[in-house]
Formats: sequence, structure tokens, C-alpha cells
Amino acid sequence: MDYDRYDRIRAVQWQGDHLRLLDQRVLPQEERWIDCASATDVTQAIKDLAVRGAPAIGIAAAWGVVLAAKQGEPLDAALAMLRAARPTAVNLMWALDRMKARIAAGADAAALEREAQAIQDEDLAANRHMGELGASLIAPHSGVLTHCNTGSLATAGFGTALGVIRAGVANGRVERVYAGETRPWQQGARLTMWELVRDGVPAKLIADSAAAHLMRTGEVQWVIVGADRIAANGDTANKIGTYQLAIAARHHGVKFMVVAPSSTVDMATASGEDIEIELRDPAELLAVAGRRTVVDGAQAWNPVFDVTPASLIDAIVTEKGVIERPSTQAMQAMFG
Ligand SMILES: CSC[C@H](O)[C@@H](O)C(=O)COP(=O)(O)O
Repeated sequence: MDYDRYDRIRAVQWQGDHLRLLDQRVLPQEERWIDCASATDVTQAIKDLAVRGAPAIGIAAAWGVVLAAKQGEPLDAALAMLRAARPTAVNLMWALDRMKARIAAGADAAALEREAQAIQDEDLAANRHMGELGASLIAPHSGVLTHCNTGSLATAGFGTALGVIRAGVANGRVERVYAGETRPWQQGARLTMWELVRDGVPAKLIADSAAAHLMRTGEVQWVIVGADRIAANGDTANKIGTYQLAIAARHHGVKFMVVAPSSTVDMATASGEDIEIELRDPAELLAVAGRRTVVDGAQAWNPVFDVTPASLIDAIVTEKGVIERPSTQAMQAMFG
């Protein structure tokens, strides 16, 4: 596959003594880079969503540990601070546990740098492999709907669900691409559309509330999404709105695919019931682009993830392989 055409964005860049992040809060209006010089800077960037997407925040956190090591900061404190930055995406904890194991084994700053680079490189390789695995499930001339942003911005590069879509477009299986806006933070409208337009992939944005109607038209055969945490029974936490897409997909006979690296699989969490769902500031709902749109005095509830039960998922694609109709047994066989 011609990866170069579809794989040009690197949003997390290690510079030897600091971490450069493409600031996702201001895309697509502005391509602004921010420099993180410490673990505290990286923690703040994760909390503020300057860097976001489950694999990308794990990678950024690993580099945060490297910065702490280079500056002689207490590493336990840096690990704890980074771990608390966001609760739902398990890639964050997974990457920090990997760094912690290297620290426990006596790694110095140079060895930690190599570990962070390995985490980043492995994610890119996983995405490319998942792209091919996922695309092979899609029949030629299909239409797909995706949610949130799961592309190069959310990962080391290429993307998870968006990687499957890129591979599917490249090999001619995917003919129509739709992206939901993903209210309230607009990852689909602001970020996924930016990536697809840069790639020259003809894609259409839809309002989140247009999804069931789109499925009814017969234009899409697959909903393809990423994941922030996949429990041991296959229940999957992903961006808020994913669950209702899965329900609508089942009703319309549209297939539902989850694409994530194995670093998103959390075999220590038995089911979706046990996944902590991040609640963010209601202000994200009460304003659009920083401008208040709701009457003063109104309140809001802003959970930013939901859990799709395994029973609504047709395929979970990781770099280790594909699980169709996920179950605890199938998950255990692949990840146990
Ligand atoms: C490949 S990232 C995993 C998810 O699918 C992702 O899109 C997502 O939900 C990220 O949430 P975010 O709140 O933007 O960090």
C-alpha cells in the first residue's frame, strides 16, 4: 500500500530535549505547535486536549517520563501526575506501566528515551497492520461512517479506525466516507475532516443526529470506530455517541467494527460496567468555539465516553488479529 500518500501527519514529535505537539485545540483554523519542556507541561497538554486520542496520550505521557528523568525529577511523582491526567483511555496507564517497569529495572534517561521511542514506533506499525486487517473485512464499493478522530492526530500516525478507512480507500473497498461531527468537542468536524481533506479522500461530514437516517438510506455498510478501553469481555469504551451508533447500526443491518491496538485492551477490567467514564467541564457543551450559545443559568452534563456492549460489535481489530462477535473466551484466547 502507498503509505506515504495517506500518512503524512506526525502530531507528537520528540525533539531530543522537549516534546512538540500539534495543538489539537486550534485545528483546523491554525496549525500551531506547542513545546513541552517538562512532565508537568505534558500533563497539562493531556488534560487540556492539546494532545488527545488514546494511543497519542499514552505516547505523550511516555515522553513526559523521559523529560522528568532528564531533569532529575522524582519519577514516582511524575508517573502519578501523568497517570491522573485523564481516566478513561487505558493506553495512558499502559504506557506509564511500561515506563515504570523500565525504571524498576534500573533504566537511565537514555534507556527511557529508547523505551518511549519504541512505544511510539510500535503504535505506528500496529496501525498499519490493523489498517490492512480491518480493510479486508469490508466488501468492495462500501460506504463507512466513523466517529470522533482516530487518525494520525490520535496516534503515532496513520490511525486506528481511520487507518482502516485509509487502507480501504487505497485498495478500493471503501467508496464513501462519512464522519460524524462528534459534539461537543467536534473531533470529527475539526480533526477527521482535516485529515481526510489533506489526504484527498472525498468524505462527507454529517451532524451526529443524522447517523440513523444515513444508515437507513443504505449508503453505509460499516460503522468503524476506535476505542479508549476494551474490557475483558469485549465491551468497548469510546467517544460519547458511539453506543447510539452501535444500536442504530444493529437496527439497520449495518456492521460495527472497533479498531484499536492491543495497548487499548484492558484484561484487568472485567466488563464495561467497571470502566470509569470521564466527565468534563459542562462549559464544553454550553459554548461553541469559545462563544456561549446557551442561556445563562443553564446547566449541562458532559460525559465524554460511553460503553458499547460487546453484543453490538461485529469485529474487534487489533494488530494481534481480528475477533468477530467478541466474547470473554475469544478475548482471553487472544489477550489472556
Ligand atoms: C484512536 S483514539 C481512540 C478513540 O476512538 C478516540 O477517537 C477518542 O475517543 C478520543 O477521545 P478524546 O477525548 O478526543 O481523547
